[in-house]
Amino acid sequence: MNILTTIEKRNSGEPEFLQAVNEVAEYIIPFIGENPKFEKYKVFERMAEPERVLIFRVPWVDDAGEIQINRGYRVQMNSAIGPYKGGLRFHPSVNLSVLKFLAFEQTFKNSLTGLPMGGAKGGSDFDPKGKSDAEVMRFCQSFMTELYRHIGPDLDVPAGDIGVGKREIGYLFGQYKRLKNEFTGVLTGKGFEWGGSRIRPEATGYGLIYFVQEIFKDEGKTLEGKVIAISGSGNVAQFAAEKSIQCGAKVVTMSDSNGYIYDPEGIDFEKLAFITNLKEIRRGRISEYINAYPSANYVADAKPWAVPCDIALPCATQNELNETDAQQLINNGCRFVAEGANMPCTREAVAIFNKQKITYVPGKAANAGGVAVSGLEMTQNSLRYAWVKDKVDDRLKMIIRGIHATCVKYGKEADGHINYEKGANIGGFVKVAEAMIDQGVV
Ligand SMILES: NC(=O)C1=CN([C@@H]2O[C@H](COP(=O)(O)OP(=O)(O)OC[C@H]3O[C@@H](n4cnc5c(N)ncnc54)[C@H](OP(=O)(O)O)[C@@H]3O)[C@@H](O)[C@H]2O)C=CC1
Ligand SMILES: O=C(O)CCC(=O)C(=O)O
Repeated sequence: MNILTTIEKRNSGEPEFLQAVNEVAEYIIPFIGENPKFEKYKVFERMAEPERVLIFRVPWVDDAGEIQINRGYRVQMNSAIGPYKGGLRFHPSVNLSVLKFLAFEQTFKNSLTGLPMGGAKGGSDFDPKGKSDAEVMRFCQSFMTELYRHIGPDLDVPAGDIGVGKREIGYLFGQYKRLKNEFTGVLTGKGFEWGGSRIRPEATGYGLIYFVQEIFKDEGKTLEGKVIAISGSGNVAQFAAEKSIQCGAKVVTMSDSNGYIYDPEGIDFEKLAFITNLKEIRRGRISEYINAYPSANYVADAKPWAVPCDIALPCATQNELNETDAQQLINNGCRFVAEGANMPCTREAVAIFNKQKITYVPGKAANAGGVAVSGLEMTQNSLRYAWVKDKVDDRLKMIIRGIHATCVKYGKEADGHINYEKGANIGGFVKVAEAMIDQGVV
């Protein structure tokens, strides 16, 4: 039986996980063919099987005094190159398939950063939307009351993802500290006053734009005047927009799960501050943007990919850009797609980009800036020290340059086109695979 058939059989009913494995396999299986030692040690098969999966009950009491029950997860995928590392997602769509895909991708992404971090992901089907702060706190405390046994600064260091921001990290950290009676760097994305790293909130969005700049630099281009379509309006989208505006680009769209806004005049710093306040403080909907800025349009129940742009940055969620969207973007002049979200483009969409030689950068390379600065937060916590903003930002830029170079090394094709997907997958694989061989059959 071939490698993929075995993996597909073992994980049937997990479409997102199989999608992520298939994407990697497309490049890794031929690579293994040329490097038989990886086949002998069954490295890829082992990488596609989590080292450990934790599933637990999360009971909590809502403001009306009603008992609620959610399901909590932590997928500890691979610890070959360092402690497990990866975010927590709180969203009703969370299930084992989604978290296994995210943990699998995280292993490659963390390897690409060059920092000693294994791969993991976790979360719950809990929906923070519409909940009071007190409800979110009680949920987080209950979630950590089980999770704390399975994590630690040298074992597994979670962080944020969809639905988990500074507020949730604070409640989770507070409960961990109370249960363990120790103050350690067990989570990243912490507040600056209590062990968080400067630039971590910005890092994923900034890193995404630094990656685009690296590619543009090689092509003798800049972001000045480029029209950018962004999806999402959460952490990644907001800071991708901020850095784009700083670089002189024109950001024309942002979205949430109900629809998108199109502002042909461009979202400037003042408008972006409105969005940040709307999403982080008022926890409102993106549709409210047009009340403040009536010259913009709001399109309900749609994604922003029909809008003419030079660059598309999907920054919301998985599979949010399909083959129809891909073709529409190209027809409207878009020649560059970089993923701020994890696996936002379907396999069919990516096939269209590859066939038409559109520059496409997968999330595991393009959005690695977030976890990279999480790695720097771990370093600072170990040193019991806090670096200034510029120092962290410089290191982030350096790490992104390194990831770009790795992608070019493994992804350059005979005609000079760089296949960033190939480069990221092989580049991320090699380091983990070598470590697994060194460490024996475990
Ligand atoms: N935070 C980080 O450091 C990193 C995040 N990522 C990835 O980036 C993406 C965004 O994460 P982040 O910004 O942190 O999360 P946030 O929770 O801050 O924001 C998520 C955004 O995506 C939208 N969204 C979520 N689910 C859907 C959906 N099913 N359909 C349409 N829109 C949706 C949300 O809209 P609404 O409010 O309506 O739900 C919101 O605008 C995710 O794929 C995440 O895995 C990758 C690397 C690091
Ligand atoms: O900062 C981290 O540890 C994880 C970030 C994350 O979840 C991701 O890269 O998808």
